[in-house]
Amino acid sequence: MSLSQLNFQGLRNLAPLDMHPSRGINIITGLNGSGKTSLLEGIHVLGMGRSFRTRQLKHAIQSDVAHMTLYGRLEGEPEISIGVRRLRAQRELELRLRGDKGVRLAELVEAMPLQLINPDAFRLLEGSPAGRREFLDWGVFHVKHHFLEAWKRTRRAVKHRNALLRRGRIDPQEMAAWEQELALWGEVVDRLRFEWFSEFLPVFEETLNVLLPLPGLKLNYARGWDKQKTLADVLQDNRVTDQQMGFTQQGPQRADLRIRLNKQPAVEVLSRGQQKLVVSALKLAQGRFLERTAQRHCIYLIDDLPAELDVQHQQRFCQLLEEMQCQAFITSVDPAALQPMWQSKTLVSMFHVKHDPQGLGQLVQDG
Ligand SMILES: Nc1ncnc2c1ncn2[C@@H]1O[C@H](COP(=O)(O)OP(=O)(O)OP(=O)(O)O)[C@@H](O)[C@H]1O
Repeated sequence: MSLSQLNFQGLRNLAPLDMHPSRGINIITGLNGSGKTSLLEGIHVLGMGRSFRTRQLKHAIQSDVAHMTLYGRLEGEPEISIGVRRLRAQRELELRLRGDKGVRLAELVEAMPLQLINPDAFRLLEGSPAGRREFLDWGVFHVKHHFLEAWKRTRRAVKHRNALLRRGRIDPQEMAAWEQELALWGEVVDRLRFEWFSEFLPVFEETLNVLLPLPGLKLNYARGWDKQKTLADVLQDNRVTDQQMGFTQQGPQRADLRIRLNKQPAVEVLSRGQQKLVVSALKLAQGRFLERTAQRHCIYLIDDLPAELDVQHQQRFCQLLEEMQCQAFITSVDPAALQPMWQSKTLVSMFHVKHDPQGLGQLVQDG
């Protein structure tokens, strides 16, 4: 899976962009503020329907233009075209996949598996469980085909149960119906997550071992409710306290990945660089696992790779990326830093972003 063409218009400070990336490594250099991250952001919006920099996509639309239009072409038999448009005056994204309008976001995500590694990546360890759940569910979604449906039904049942909990008087029949739905689909979500996790874990351990051997590091899946009980029992037992709190305290909506080093939370004991390597191992392992189980390659967006990594660890990171033979877009302020990292057989294309006379960032291919 790789992008053979990108066309962006109206994205942040970038001049209209027409890029023909290589199937391998694409290095994008440029001065601070030139627009390198914006390019990655555009690919992210194309594949995920949202930015990694802002919750409000209107901020990514170039000042004083009316819309942002992003287009990408994915190589394959048949080739897949993806288009995303966001008008300043309109909240919704217009999506197109293979020329069809009215596609769902999940179809976009399915068509173009993406992983992002950026300077904020360590937040996966220290941030809220929601980020780790998103990481977990990305993996399950791409490999277990019933997952999306099960997760949607679970989410809907949680929403309805929470609404009932907040009502003064609960109708027992209505509550029982939503609890039954939640217990049924929540157990399915848990089973799929658990199966995925059990298969993913050795791939993560193998990846971490290459990047940064940390024998005491343990990754665990926590399903979000008492291990000894069924979800149906938990919902029934907790009904009174859930009502006092006004929400469902336990269930698959509270699942997490716990990362510990010698029984302590990894975030408390690892250096910033080590945290970044652990997160990189998690993200590289996602791609390796997807490749092994679904024979699909994911596209990596790597913003500012050298930050906080020493040369030896940068080399190991690049070696893993090369072995996966996936497409990657890597930004750096230093054109010389990433050049010596690759074997001669790897396809490497160099680009830089320079300011044009209008002060916009223009992408130029080097060599
Ligand atoms: N909506 C917008 N319209 C026009 N310009 C914008 C908009 N939003 C941000 N910018 C500008 O676009 C540039 C975006 O820079 P970007 O973060 O992509 O650069 P970068 O090359 O990754 O920089 P760094 O190396 O510092 O991380 C900044 O100069 C910023 O001021």
